[in-house]
Amino acid sequence: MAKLETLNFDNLALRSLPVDPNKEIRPRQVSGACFSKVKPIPVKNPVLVAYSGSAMELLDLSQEELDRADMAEYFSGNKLLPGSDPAAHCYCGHQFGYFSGQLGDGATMYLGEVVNKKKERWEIQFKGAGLTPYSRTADGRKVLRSSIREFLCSEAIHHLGIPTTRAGTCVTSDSKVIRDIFYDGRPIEERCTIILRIAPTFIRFGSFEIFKPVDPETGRAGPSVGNKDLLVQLLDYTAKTFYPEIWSEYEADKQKVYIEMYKEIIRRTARLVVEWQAVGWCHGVLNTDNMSILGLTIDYGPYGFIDRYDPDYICNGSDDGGRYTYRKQPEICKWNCEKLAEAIQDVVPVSETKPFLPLFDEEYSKHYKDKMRKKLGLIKEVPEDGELVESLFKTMEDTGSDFTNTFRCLSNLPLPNSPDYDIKMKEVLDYLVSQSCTVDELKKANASTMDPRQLQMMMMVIQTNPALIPALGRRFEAFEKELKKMSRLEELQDWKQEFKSKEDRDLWEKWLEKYSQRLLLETDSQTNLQMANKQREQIMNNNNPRFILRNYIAQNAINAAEKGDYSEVRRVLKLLERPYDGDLDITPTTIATDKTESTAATSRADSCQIDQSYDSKPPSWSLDLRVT
Ligand SMILES: Nc1ncnc2c1ncn2[C@@H]1O[C@H](COP(=O)(O)OP(=O)(O)OP(=O)(O)O)[C@@H](O)[C@H]1O
Repeated sequence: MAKLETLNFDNLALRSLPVDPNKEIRPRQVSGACFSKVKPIPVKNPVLVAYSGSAMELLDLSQEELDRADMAEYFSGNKLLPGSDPAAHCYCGHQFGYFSGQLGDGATMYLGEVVNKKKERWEIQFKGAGLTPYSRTADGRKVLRSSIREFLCSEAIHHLGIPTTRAGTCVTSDSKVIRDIFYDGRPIEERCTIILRIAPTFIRFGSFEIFKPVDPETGRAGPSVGNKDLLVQLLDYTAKTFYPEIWSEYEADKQKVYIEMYKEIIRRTARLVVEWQAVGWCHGVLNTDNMSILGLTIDYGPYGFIDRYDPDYICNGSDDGGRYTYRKQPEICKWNCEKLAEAIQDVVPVSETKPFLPLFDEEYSKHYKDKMRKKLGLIKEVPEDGELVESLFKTMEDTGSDFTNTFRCLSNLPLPNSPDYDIKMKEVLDYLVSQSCTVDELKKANASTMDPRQLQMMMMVIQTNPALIPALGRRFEAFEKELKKMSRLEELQDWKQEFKSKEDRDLWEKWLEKYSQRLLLETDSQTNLQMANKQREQIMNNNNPRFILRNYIAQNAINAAEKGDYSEVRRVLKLLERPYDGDLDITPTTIATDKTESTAATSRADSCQIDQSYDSKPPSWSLDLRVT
């Protein structure tokens, strides 16, 4: 096992790719280089909020090492890990559909690559350690709440079995920054916090966009446009290091290497989105600078797990146009793959890469069907399964059901003809109806979020001068959404809860009947029902998490941490490490109660058992989360 002083660093990326000769930290364009050397800026009184043992194990660090008193010194950047060589990476990006030019690691920095005893290479990175040449007008710092959100969710996504960058440590400090003001105008001071991220590499689609020619819409170009040699260098490094099988098979024909690598990136990206869709997770900022070249989930900002199922769910408060809704994630990721092809066109013409874009849909569809069958416990393949899945989502949407609990509860249903089938069917139906959204909750969810003056102004524009609509762009889309919500709210005014519950029951009954018919196809006269039920339950429970990082759970942990109590962060992390364990209790006593935030936060703070209060419906459908 390694010690903090003897981590086995081997900084291949810095040796292989050009480093900016200019040592200045001031914001500037960096041309002809992939990295700029930087230094973490020390913070006052660093303290460890939490670490992820399983992530730190990747670096060969033992428990004993992780309990050292000076951990926070090393993982705040106050003390430099021997062998590390901090540098910020230069990249560009399409943000919300438009090319932004140079972005780069403005708040993150590469520390180096640790090769562990299994010979795995792990890049480690700080997020929030201070200024770099890419910080533009910002300060390179991150605060406690956004760091806890990233720390917890990186690990949550990993333990769900979804490819992701990892989070090793979260260290906060007495150094302060201001991100917001109180209503009376006083500044809100927040603690500078640093997380350690771990991944094979943090190279993104945006890393290749430094070669992008002038964008006709924004007039911006990548800082290394036209530098074909550097593009080849970056492509070769990426292929050789991260796609070694492709590299060794086609090395003699470089064009072939690049095309095969591009195809594999498309396939990995498509599979990644399926995994997100399958657990109801929204990324929130699917810009090209947040798309990993390895198909990993990267950058946990305003992400969200869906509670009440809504395909148009937007988790990012600044996404007025709804570009990154749950429903749109696949098409946006495909669009991002297209942008990657455009970025490398100086070396691989678009005419040679674009024909492979349909691979995205093929891979997506194949993997999605496979995943959904597992989630529903369907072992045989039947063409109508697609329709069964669609009708489930429609029922979830119409009843306003909780994404996670709906899927998890279905494993309680045994195969038809099992002795307890009728009893279980009734339990599942009752559960599904009781966890569907209430009329009051729907009203709350459809309440206006738009400033009334802006709403009035939009109304006027549309009535008096419709020709202006195209110029309003994203603002008009937001306005249209608001109108939809307003008309839904009107519909809901006279809706009685008894009526909704009855309608929900009808809808669920209909779907469950369809599901039962389909389950019949899983059995024949030879089937050992007991064994088949066991297998079905196992497959379903391994694919439908019981415990996910709902916004309010993260928020509880943040609230406690902001008061100096880190125990809830640590407890939630433990729960997230085993998201598929335990039984979802669907008996009426546990489902009727809608637990409040405080009961959820204070109960059994040191236990690693899944807290029943976290099984129930979340107390709030939408929390207003500020993320910086
Ligand atoms: N506090 C900050 N100081 C300086 N630059 C920042 C800060 N926050 C974000 N940026 C920069 O703004 C751009 C977009 O931010 P985004 O939130 O996508 O990245 P990030 O979360 O900081 O990093 P990553 O994508 O690596 O997780 C990036 O270039 C990022 O480095």
